[in-house]
Amino acid sequence: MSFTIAFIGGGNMASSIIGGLVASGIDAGRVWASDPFPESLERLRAVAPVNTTSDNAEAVANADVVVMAVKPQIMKSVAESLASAVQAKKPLVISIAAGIEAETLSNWLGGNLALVRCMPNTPALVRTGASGLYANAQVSDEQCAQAQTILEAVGSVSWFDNEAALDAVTAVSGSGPAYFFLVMEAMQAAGEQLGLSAEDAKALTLQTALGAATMAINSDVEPDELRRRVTSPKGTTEKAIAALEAGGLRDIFAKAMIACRDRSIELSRELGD
Ligand SMILES: NC(=O)C1=CN([C@@H]2O[C@H](COP(=O)(O)OP(=O)(O)OC[C@H]3O[C@@H](n4cnc5c(N)ncnc54)[C@H](O)[C@@H]3O)[C@@H](O)[C@H]2O)C=CC1
Ligand SMILES: O=C(O)[C@@H]1CCC=N1
Repeated sequence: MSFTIAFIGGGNMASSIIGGLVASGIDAGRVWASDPFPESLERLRAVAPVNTTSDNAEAVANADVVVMAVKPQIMKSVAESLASAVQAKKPLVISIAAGIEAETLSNWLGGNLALVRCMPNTPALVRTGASGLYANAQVSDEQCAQAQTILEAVGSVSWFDNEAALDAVTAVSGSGPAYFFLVMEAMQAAGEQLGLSAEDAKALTLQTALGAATMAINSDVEPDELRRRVTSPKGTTEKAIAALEAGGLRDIFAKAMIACRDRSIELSRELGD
């Protein structure tokens, strides 16, 4: 990576991306992170020896690419206070905030900026993230390549021409890790109810999740066919799947993900000008 990148906000998502970037071989000296809380910066330095500061403008002054990684609810005040530093430097801005539209953020930062709106996810930390990206009209080919380099170092990258698609990306992959973690929690608890130790139930659940995802990613056939191959007629899996279908699993997922997508849209309305 021949450019310098600054993260404004050094919380969970920033530290996942930073951890993945440094694990991919990117020089930590080219990464800056800014956060007002010393404990956040300490946690980040434990992940990777990046440059840290509590002064957002200092981080911007050092950067070719600025990643806005604060909570959506404080994005406006953070962006407005950074507008003069950003306008002086004109970096590529990448926003990872849920529900903040590219034009809204660009205006808060003083306007006329190259801005990529990105929805990453926390598995970036272990370089198996999934990011959806949208570029505004000011983003050059070289800047697209910079955004691609950063997010590709920590997982897969999908570009969208239509910014509204990022609300759906949020429902699928941005929030998605939480759904799988919940399934893991539920399977571990049920395994314990069946008499396994917590340790065995956890180890078997997590290895099964890893195995199933690895098979689905590497397979030429669709997940429904992989599921059928586990499900012997009149066997054990059939009973489990029937219980999950009778409980409305598909409908529950559809409802959950619609609620997630709608919250992303609602955030844009609530927080936009
Ligand atoms: N956590 C996740 O799985 C994902 C989060 N996101 C987005 O990433 C953004 C950050 O989310 P998280 O990392 O989960 O939140 P977080 O709360 O862990 O991190 C936010 C960080 O911003 C810092 N901060 C607060 N005021 C600040 C200021 N004035 N200047 C600079 N930093 C400041 C906080 O100290 C904190 O460390 C959000 O906009 C969220 O929508 C996007 C995809 C996934
Ligand atoms: O829950 C949230 O709002 C953030 C955005 C996607 C994942 N976490």
